[in-house]
This record gives sequence, C-alpha cells and structure tokens, in this order.
Amino acid sequence: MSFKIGLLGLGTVGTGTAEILLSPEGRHPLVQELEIYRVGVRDISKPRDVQISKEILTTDLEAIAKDPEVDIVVELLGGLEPARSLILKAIAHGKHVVTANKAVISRFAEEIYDAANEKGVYVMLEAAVGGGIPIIQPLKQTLGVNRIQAITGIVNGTTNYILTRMQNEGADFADVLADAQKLGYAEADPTADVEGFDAADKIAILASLAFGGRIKLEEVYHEGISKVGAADIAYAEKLGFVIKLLAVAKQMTVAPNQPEQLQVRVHPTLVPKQHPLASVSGVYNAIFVEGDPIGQVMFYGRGAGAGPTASAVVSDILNIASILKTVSQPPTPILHPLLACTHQHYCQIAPMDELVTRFYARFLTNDSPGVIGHLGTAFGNQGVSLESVVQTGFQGDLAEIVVVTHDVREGNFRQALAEIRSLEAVDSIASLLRVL
Ligand SMILES: NC(=O)C1=CN([C@@H]2O[C@H](COP(=O)(O)OP(=O)(O)OC[C@H]3O[C@@H](n4cnc5c(N)ncnc54)[C@H](OP(=O)(O)O)[C@@H]3O)[C@@H](O)[C@H]2O)C=CC1
Ligand SMILES: N[C@@H](CC=O)C(=O)O
Ligand code: NA
Repeated sequence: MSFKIGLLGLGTVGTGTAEILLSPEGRHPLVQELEIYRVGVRDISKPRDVQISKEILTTDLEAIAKDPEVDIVVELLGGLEPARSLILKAIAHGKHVVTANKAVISRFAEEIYDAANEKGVYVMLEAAVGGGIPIIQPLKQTLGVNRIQAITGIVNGTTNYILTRMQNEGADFADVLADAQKLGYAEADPTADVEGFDAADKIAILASLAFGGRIKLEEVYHEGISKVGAADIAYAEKLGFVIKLLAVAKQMTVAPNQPEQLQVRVHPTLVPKQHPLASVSGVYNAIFVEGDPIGQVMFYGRGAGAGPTASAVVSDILNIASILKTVSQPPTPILHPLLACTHQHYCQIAPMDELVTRFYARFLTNDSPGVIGHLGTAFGNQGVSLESVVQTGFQGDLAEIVVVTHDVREGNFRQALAEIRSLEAVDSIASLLRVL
C-alpha cells in the first residue's frame, strides 16, 4: 500500500520534506510507503536542490488539491493566499492536510477545522510552531490531562538568531538578518519575524491547544525586536539578564465566579541568566510549559531550517498514514479525538494594562541634581516600587538612567511614564522592556 502525497511548495521546507521522503532507509518503515505524487511550484524551470522528476512538477496547484489520486496534501507555500484556499479545496475533496503555515492557521483555524471535521479529514501542523520541536502533539496528547497554567516560549528562530549574534559579537542587526535569510530561517517577508507577527501566530496556536479554546489573533499583543539596541543588550548583561523575544500565554488569577482570562503576548523581555530560556541561543527555540500535575517541562530544539522543520512535516504525514492503514474505507468520518481539533468557544484575553510584571526602562535626562528623585516621586505616585536605579553614563550631554521595577500593574506603570515624560529634566524614554 502506498500513500500519495501532493506537495505544494518546494522551497526550504518543501525540499527538506522531499529529501526525507526520497531517502526512507533507516527511518520508520512506513516512510517507504509515502510517495511524492505531484509537486506544485511557482516556477518549473528553477533549479532544485533535490532530485524530483520534471514530470511530477506543476504550476497547477489547484489540480493537486483536487486530484482523486492524492491522499495527503502538504501545504508548504507560506503566505495567506493561495495557501488558505488550497487547504480548503483539498479538504473539500476529502484530502488530509499537513501544513507548516502558522499564518494561515492562526487566522483561519475556525474555517479550516470546521471544514475538516465535517469532511472527516485531519489537518496537522506540527511544523508550524517550533519547527522540528515536538510541541503540538505533546500539548494535544501527552500533556492533555494537565491543567496548563503558562506557556513561555522562544518561538521565532530568526529573531533569536539575531539577538544571540548581537549579544555575542556585537553584530549589526541588518547583517545578521541577511544571514538568517540566507540560512532559510526567515519568512519571505522578514517583517513577520522581526516585528513579532510570526511569534504572535505561533503563541495563538499554542494557547488555543493549551487552554482549549480559540484565540482571536487581533487580541494577541505583539512587539518585535527592531527597537532593541546594543545599549540595552549591554545593560541587561550587566544587570544579570539576556534579552529574548518571548511569547507568553498564561492563565490570569481572577476573582471567584469571574470568567477565566488569559494573557497572550509577544515582546522582547529581559530573562534572568539562570532561567532555562536564557541559554537558548541562535536558531534554537524552546517552549517552557507549566501545568498541573506535570510541573515544569521544556521542549528544546531547532525552530527553523529545512531539515528540522521537514522532520515535523513528515512525522505528521506518518501519523495520518498510520491511521489510514488501520481503517478500511478512508476517509473515516470519525476522527481520532487526540489528533483532530474540537474547539468551539473563544478564550477571553485580558487587556495588557492588567498584566503584572517587572519593567526595565532607560531614560535620557538632563544632568541636573535631583533628577533621580523626580523619577522616584513619579513612580511612587503610581505605586511603582523600584528594584534598582542606576545612572549608567552619558549619551552626549544627556545622562542615561536605567531603572528596574518590582512587579507592577502595567496600567499603573504607564501612568507613571506619562508623568515622567512631562518632567522638564527628562529628554526621552530610550527604551522600555518587560522583565521575566
Ligand atoms: N523556513 C523555515 O525554517 C520554516 C518555515 N515554515 C513555514 O513553512 C512554509 C514554507 O516556508 P519556506 O519553505 O521557508 O518557503 P519558501 O519561500 O522557501 O518556499 C515556498 C515554496 O512555495 C512555492 N510557492 C509559493 N507561492 C506559490 C504560488 N503562489 N504558486 C505556486 N508555488 C508557490 C515556491 O515555488 P518556487 O520554488 O517555484 O518559487 C516555493 O517552492 C511557510 O508557511 C513557513 O512559514 C515553518 C517553520 C520553519
Ligand atoms: N521564520 C520562522 C520560521 C519558522 O517558523 C522563524 O524564524 O522561526
Ligand atoms: Na513543532
């Protein structure tokens, strides 16, 4: 028996996927039964890094999604369209789908999973979060009995690669981004990586799986790394932190009888050097899950790149193939409850003002006596207590003051900042970061 794969896309991840499928030796025996039947690309004449016969290449992607011979459509195009429409078309034609496309899933999960459930087909997405790291299936299956309290992740390889090289080598942002693009880590439009959109897509997916409800992507707060400067990386280091782009989904503490609320957010964060996430470097991702009764568990591995991502893609194909082998008349309308998606309601997301966290802020001020006192008074007026205040040096004529707060409600902290901005001695707030 063989399972026919319709591959949409033969770029970084598509090529990695084809390489695995074409070299089954030493892998699970079922890989031998997976056949690359058709491959859809934009440009047939483009040289390819993998041996795919020209006869199976096509630019007619819709024909693959509709082909009665195809069992599993593997969408590795990226972008929203035509990826979304092709996924829906494949489902409508009774195909199972494997995708690495977090942008499509985080926006159109409802439409896609409703269609898939109706048709009795699977839509699998292990590659969409954390690349090769198993995190989707563990949340659905192995950790399924836990009450998840929080997920804190480094889920974007490009930005972690950039921040790591800026920290270790003092490298320039633009040069490192160009390297991440060459290595195949970055999205087609790297703004998605740099400005935190990609991480927001991923944490929305993880939050949905962990907390059992749908997430509206527009309610996920996100900030990228483009404003993180060398000065902040250096001060963070001196204070005992590293700066990471964290994606967080966390259950809020609410009063009894109040509806459950989640925080779902992405932002650069000062991570204490002793925290397990602080040592996650380069393209590596890690997802730190806290739940009851499991406690703390961390998933770590390569979050981007051809091979690792393809490992997740092919494992999804294998999962589907193994189910198809055990049913006589695929597709079966009864879906495996631990592989299908059954969410019906939307999670309630708390506004950022309600977040309680520590902050790091860097101020540029006149070098006049009493400035630190004025800052302290403005913070005190809003009940913000300070863990440390240091005058770190000068930028031209301006003094540079770095403050780290104790835990504070974000709304109060922002009110204090509004008061500080109006102080005559304060030139500007050069940066503002949250602290884990
Ligand atoms: N790169 C990575 O490390 C990771 C990527 N992902 C996700 O995997 C997916 C694929 O990413 P990646 O492999 O990097 O992307 P690439 O840009 O390297 O490859 C995209 C492929 O899709 C084809 N394609 C794109 N649009 C069309 C279209 N309109 N019609 C026909 N063919 C099209 C391209 O054809 P052609 O070759 O002819 O140009 C190319 O083969 C994305 O959703 C991405 O977010 C997930 C995890 C990690
Ligand atoms: N551009 C993404 C690719 C994987 O999802 C990243 O850098 O993590
Ligand atoms: Na994964």
